[in-house]
Amino acid sequence: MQKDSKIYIAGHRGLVGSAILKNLQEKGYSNFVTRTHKELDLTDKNAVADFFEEHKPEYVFLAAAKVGGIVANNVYRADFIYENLMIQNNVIHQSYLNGVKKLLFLGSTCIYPKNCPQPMKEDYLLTDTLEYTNEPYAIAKIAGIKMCESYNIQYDTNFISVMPTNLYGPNDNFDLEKSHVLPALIRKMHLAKLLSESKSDEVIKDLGKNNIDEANEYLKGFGVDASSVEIWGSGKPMREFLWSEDMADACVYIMKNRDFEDTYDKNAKEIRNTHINIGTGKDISIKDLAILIKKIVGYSGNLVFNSDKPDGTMKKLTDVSKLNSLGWKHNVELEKGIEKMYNWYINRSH
Ligand SMILES: NC(=O)C1=CN([C@@H]2O[C@H](COP(=O)(O)OP(=O)(O)OC[C@H]3O[C@@H](n4cnc5c(N)ncnc54)[C@H](OP(=O)(O)O)[C@@H]3O)[C@@H](O)[C@H]2O)C=CC1
Ligand SMILES: C[C@H]1O[C@H](OP(=O)(O)OP(=O)(O)OC[C@H]2O[C@@H](n3cnc4c(=O)[nH]c(N)nc43)[C@H](O)[C@@H]2O)[C@@H](O)[C@@H](O)C1=O
Repeated sequence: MQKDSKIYIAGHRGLVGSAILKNLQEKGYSNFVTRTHKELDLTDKNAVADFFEEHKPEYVFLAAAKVGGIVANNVYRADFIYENLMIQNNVIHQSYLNGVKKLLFLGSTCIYPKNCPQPMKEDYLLTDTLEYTNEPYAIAKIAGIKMCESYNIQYDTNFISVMPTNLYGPNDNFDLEKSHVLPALIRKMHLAKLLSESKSDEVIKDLGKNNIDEANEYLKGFGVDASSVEIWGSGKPMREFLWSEDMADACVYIMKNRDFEDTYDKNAKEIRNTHINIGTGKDISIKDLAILIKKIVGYSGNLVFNSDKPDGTMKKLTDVSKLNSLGWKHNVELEKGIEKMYNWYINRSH
């Protein structure tokens, strides 16, 4: 990838896409093609075909997807499978038709079985049943891996799939219903702290409500008040978290330095499981995560566990030995990352 190569970042305003764009800009790349969802709906086959025909990108980062936390995945099951399959089918197929030199597809570690041996190696894909809450999303992601692999084998393309663990960072989704755990807990504890300090104006502004009664009513629905914050599930599930800017760095590293042929054993009879896990190789329980966020936010109330909400997979720790052997390792540790994220959240423009 040259400094003036034409690079398309699909999903450039999202958590990962925005971090990839920033990482590339910092490294001196300047020839980008970007489109918001409103400007180009990637589920629209004809619009995507026209876009590739007109712009002919050389490199593609596929970071656009329908994304959400455990409840969003479980509730909007049809949207998660349909939109993700459509987006990736269109972008991967048009990348092939238009001679894209290299494409990076972003999947997720939820592709692995619910009760997968730990840590999860790339070879454990399709060895058992998936976790129910995100099965439709995971099946779309598995299709994306197989699509990249199959195009490479049949058409000699250079499409690489990376499977990140749970990510967090600037431009994350903080919606209390649809977000992932880390941004949700930061926001819930921040708002509870503001309530306990009687900073009603700041609570109203954060939530975009008309008055404090409306804000309190809304927060009640999420188990948040001045003295307590609800944590979904039992607090026992283990999760691994990677700072989004580390994730972006891994994506750029692989795009620059690695090819499809680096992702599998040349002596193997069958080419499969060519995707690469991206993570830290370290995990933490949701309860301990909540305690850590509580300390960083400076919230002093109670944590209340709601077992009516799903736990999801109990453990999904990535084996990152393939990634490490390809020459990349994470940089930002969890506590530092949460501090950076909280700082970003309180200083963001509304
Ligand atoms: N966040 C996480 O914890 C994890 C994420 N991943 C994967 O990483 C990738 C990036 O996720 P993340 O950055 O968190 O997601 P975000 O929700 O932050 O961003 C998604 C991006 O996709 C774009 N997009 C969504 N639907 C369409 C569409 N139909 N047409 C065009 N653009 C669309 C959005 O555009 P716009 O901004 O214009 O609305 C947005 O920029 C995804 O593949 C996801 O599955 C994997 C594991 C964990
Ligand atoms: C990245 C990954 O993200 C999703 O899977 P997940 O890891 O289960 O995602 P999550 O971050 O939403 O939850 C992690 C854990 O945390 C608990 N939890 C506590 N309190 C809150 C809370 O307030 N919000 C949320 N969202 N979770 C909470 C929650 O009950 C669960 O036990 C996939 O669907 C799929 O999208 C995917 O690939």
